[in-house]
Amino acid sequence: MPVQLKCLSHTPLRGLNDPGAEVIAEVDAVLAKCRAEVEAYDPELIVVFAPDHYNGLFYDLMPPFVIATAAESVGDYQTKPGPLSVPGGLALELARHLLDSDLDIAISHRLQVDHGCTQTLQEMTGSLERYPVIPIIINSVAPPFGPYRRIRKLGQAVGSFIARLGKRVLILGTGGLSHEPPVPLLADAPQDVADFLIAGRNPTPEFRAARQARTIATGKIFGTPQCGLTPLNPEWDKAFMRLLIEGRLEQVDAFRIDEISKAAGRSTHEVRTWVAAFAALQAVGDYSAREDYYRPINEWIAGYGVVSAATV
Ligand SMILES: O=C(O)/C=C/c1cccc(O)c1O
Ligand SMILES: [Fe+2]
Repeated sequence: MPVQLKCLSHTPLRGLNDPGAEVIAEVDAVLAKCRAEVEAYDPELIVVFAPDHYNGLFYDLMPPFVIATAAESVGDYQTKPGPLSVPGGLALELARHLLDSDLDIAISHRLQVDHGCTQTLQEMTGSLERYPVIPIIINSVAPPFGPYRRIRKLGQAVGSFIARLGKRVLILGTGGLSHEPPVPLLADAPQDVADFLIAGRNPTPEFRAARQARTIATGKIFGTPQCGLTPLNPEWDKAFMRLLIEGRLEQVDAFRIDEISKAAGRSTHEVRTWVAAFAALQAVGDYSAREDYYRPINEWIAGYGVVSAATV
């Protein structure tokens, strides 16, 4: 039973601060093709590796990774609110398998997920509930982060679980590539920002609107001298995609967190979801992979890439 994979950037600025019409058309075409492939594959299960951006997970208890047995979209930016179809029993079995594999995964029986999970799920399936989906959130935005080798191990263990299911499983990785949106850091944050980062669940609509307006305003100047954030790094993105496509996954063990933040932006660590997704696929079997798309898109604050793969 072949297992399929799609890894792609997400950006909540899609539809809110768009690049030119030709770029929109290119991306729409790539996403439509991927969506049609998912439809044809008709997955019996989706496992989505995703980050969170201080919508479901906060510093009052920040796990390196967490598996959800039930999940609800907060509906941030333009994503749909509401429940995901999480098969709770199977998610718990996977959690047990991960613990048995020496991975100290956290478990949530009521996880709030944000655009980092839901945008890609919507783009690839058209909804939040079309297919059974197990979300695995990997901390990629709230430092400190564990080493990339741990993410590879997490992916491998998820893959060994998927392999024995004998089902049509679609593995998704969502986030990255190079980018640094205006997400605050806890270190040196003023008290009100620290309070939000520590326990800012269920913000008021006004608070959420102000946050989103800040991101849109940054999108309008991103990549110009007016913007102090780390610019996109297409060379880094291309090398990373090549590494995954060529199956050289063990090389991520040498990735240095601080070097990546400096070279490609602090939120580039969302590629941890791609690492886990590819490690899971590789644990199922040999794979072949292709680059569907890449373009650095300042308006979206995203090194925007799409990669597909399947076991052979
Ligand atoms: O969390 C936010 O408010 C913004 C997140 C963001 C912005 C741009 C690109 C991304 O991948 C993001 O997650
Ligand atoms: Fe993100």
